[in-house]
Amino acid sequence: MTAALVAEGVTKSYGDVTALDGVSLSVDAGEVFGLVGPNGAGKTTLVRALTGTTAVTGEVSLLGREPTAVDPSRIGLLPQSFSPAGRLTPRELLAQYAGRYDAGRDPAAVLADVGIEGGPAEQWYEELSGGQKRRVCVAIALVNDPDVLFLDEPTTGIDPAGRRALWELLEELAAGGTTVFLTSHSMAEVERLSDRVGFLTEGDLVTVGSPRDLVETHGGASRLLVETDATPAGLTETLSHAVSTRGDRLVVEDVGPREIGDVVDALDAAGLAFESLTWKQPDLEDVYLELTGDAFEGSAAVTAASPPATAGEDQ
Ligand SMILES: Nc1ncnc2c1ncn2[C@@H]1O[C@H](COP(=O)(O)OP(=O)(O)OP(=O)(O)O)[C@@H](O)[C@H]1O
Repeated sequence: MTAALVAEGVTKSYGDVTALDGVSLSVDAGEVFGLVGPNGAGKTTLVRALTGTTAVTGEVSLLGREPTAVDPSRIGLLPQSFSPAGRLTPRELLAQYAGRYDAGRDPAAVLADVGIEGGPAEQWYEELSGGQKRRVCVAIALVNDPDVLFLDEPTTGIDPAGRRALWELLEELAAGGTTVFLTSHSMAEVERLSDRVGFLTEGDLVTVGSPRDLVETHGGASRLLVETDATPAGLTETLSHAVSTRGDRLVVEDVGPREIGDVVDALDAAGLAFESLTWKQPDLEDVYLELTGDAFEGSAAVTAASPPATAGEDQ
């Protein structure tokens, strides 16, 4: 598989702040790579490094060349902060951006792809809603039908239906061979779209893997979340699972689907009144919380009970 993107030992500092600390990664042509990490982790800086829009130390190769030497018509970039001219309509903006390329796409078709049609396509950009503006920005990044598409938090502000429509559009592009480098704070988005996900914390790419492998390795076991105002005193005698608190919820750890009834019985036996129960299989959000060290923030172990009687079942 040919690499579309390669970074080796990429480092970037702003004064005393090390935004990137020797990041190395390779993204295959046609791959969708999701980059996640806390605010200030260095995600935008890495996008800028990979697109040649900020100077870094280390090596960066985009489509086999230095980023600044790549034909711009092959690259699509949606920066995190992007404000096109406010007093142009989406249709005019798209025509303007398409005009920069020999073979730009039909502006109306690209706008339709991101759900901007009819009235909003003819309104000044500055008069659009936040989500509509973001859709137009995505369209601008797509207008040259790029081989490699960088999307820095593309769906921020876009409503749930629009977000799903955009996911489908990105899936179509990926199926057609477009390489996508995506940053997002939505773990659902990253989990759904990405072939591989990289976790960046404090400028350090700590882990890279497929969502499935990451969840298996770092996601922990299935758990039961119990919404309750009551204190969990007394559970120790009745429950053979570890219990912790997370915010205003109790977390009963390592509960397989066939154990849920037993746990509920144990909660009843302990006289614990609860508002709701949610059984949760581990997902990328759990991986995120684990890898960024936030998994147990605000939580405390309540019991360290003996292992569940049916440990290993249904995990
Ligand atoms: N132009 C700049 N001048 C000074 N410091 C900067 C600049 N750009 C970024 N930084 C710093 O570099 C670090 C990484 O910032 P970056 O924007 O890459 O993080 P991020 O992971 O994209 O964050 P977020 O999730 O909030 O968008 C931060 O500490 C930030 O303050």
